[in-house]
Amino acid sequence: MIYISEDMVLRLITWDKTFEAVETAMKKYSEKQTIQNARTKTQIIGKPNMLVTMPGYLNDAKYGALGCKLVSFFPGNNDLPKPMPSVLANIMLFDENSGAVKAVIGAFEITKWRTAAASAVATKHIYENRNKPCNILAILGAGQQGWAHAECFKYFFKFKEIRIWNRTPQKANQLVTELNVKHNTNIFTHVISNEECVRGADVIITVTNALDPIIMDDWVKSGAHINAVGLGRTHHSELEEKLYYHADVYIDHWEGVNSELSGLAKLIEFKGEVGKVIMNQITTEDINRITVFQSLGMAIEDCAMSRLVYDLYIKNQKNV
Ligand SMILES: NC(=O)C1=CN([C@@H]2O[C@H](COP(=O)(O)OP(=O)(O)OC[C@H]3O[C@@H](n4cnc5c(N)ncnc54)[C@H](O)[C@@H]3O)[C@@H](O)[C@H]2O)C=CC1
Ligand SMILES: O=C(O)C1=NCCCC1
Repeated sequence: MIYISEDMVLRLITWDKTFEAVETAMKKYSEKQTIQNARTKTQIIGKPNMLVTMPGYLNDAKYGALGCKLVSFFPGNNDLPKPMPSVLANIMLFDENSGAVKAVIGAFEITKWRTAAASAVATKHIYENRNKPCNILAILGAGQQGWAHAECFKYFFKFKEIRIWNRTPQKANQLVTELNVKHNTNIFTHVISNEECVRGADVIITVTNALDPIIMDDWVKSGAHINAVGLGRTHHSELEEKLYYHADVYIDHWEGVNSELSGLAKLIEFKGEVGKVIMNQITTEDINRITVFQSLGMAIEDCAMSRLVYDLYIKNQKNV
């Protein structure tokens, strides 16, 4: 059994490899080549903090894996005197033939990268491939996922302006400065209000722990695409409910919908899973219709990433 540290993971993965792994997982899901149980949540009494288990199996020559991610989701960490990330994780990768543990892999970075890549895959297939404009990107939330989505969307798309908003303005300002310096650009801008961030944006990403809506229906321009990623009171807390009534809402997996989006499922009919969009089986015809990718996060994305990381690690060791 080997341990692959967070530092090592960061040395091995790239945005292109992550995108391919996640896109494959989404497609394989719709081809029924995956097994994925709803995740379990063990919540600490009297607190929002919980331990989450995410087991999955993906059948694929390149990215196939049997694994289980253990995640602690401690939204209270944001409000500690010294704030900490709210999502921490490790993955156990198993041998498909013997059931033995092949590797334990640090998955803090994997969770950031694969979640941002899932939003990018959804945006490409639901939105960009229909020749829709990519001028202004709005990111609400400047935590770990805010950073990952900013980097990932800068890498895969050609936005002219990437606006970042955060509940605590200093955090957004710091991220914007850091990204502009790193990329020697001024496309990243810090906006003080969530309304200002969203109005006029072509693509919108929500990555906060907000318990109540941070996006109101009438702020969103017609035809815009939203990746709703954060988990607050529920997985659909970040958007005003009204918005869902006249949008086409795509999901990643039905097991997650049944257990974590049952409230929303009573109000709307989901359009279908992103894997089916990748395979051209479903689409949004009306160019003016708002589209939403309601991202829950899938265990099979973590399986694909753990196989990617494991194979790259072994290849690297052989070359040393
Ligand atoms: N769909 C998916 O696949 C995944 C979703 N997530 C979710 O994405 C969200 C962000 O995760 P991280 O960036 O890792 O967390 P983080 O702790 O690094 O950042 C959270 C951000 O939310 C903001 N925030 C907290 N409470 C808020 C409130 N009441 N109103 C507005 N903003 C608030 C904080 O200022 C912070 O910038 C979490 O809810 C997490 O559960 C995380 C991983 C995967
Ligand atoms: O998909 C994941 O990984 C997570 N999703 C929401 C909560 C934290 C981890």
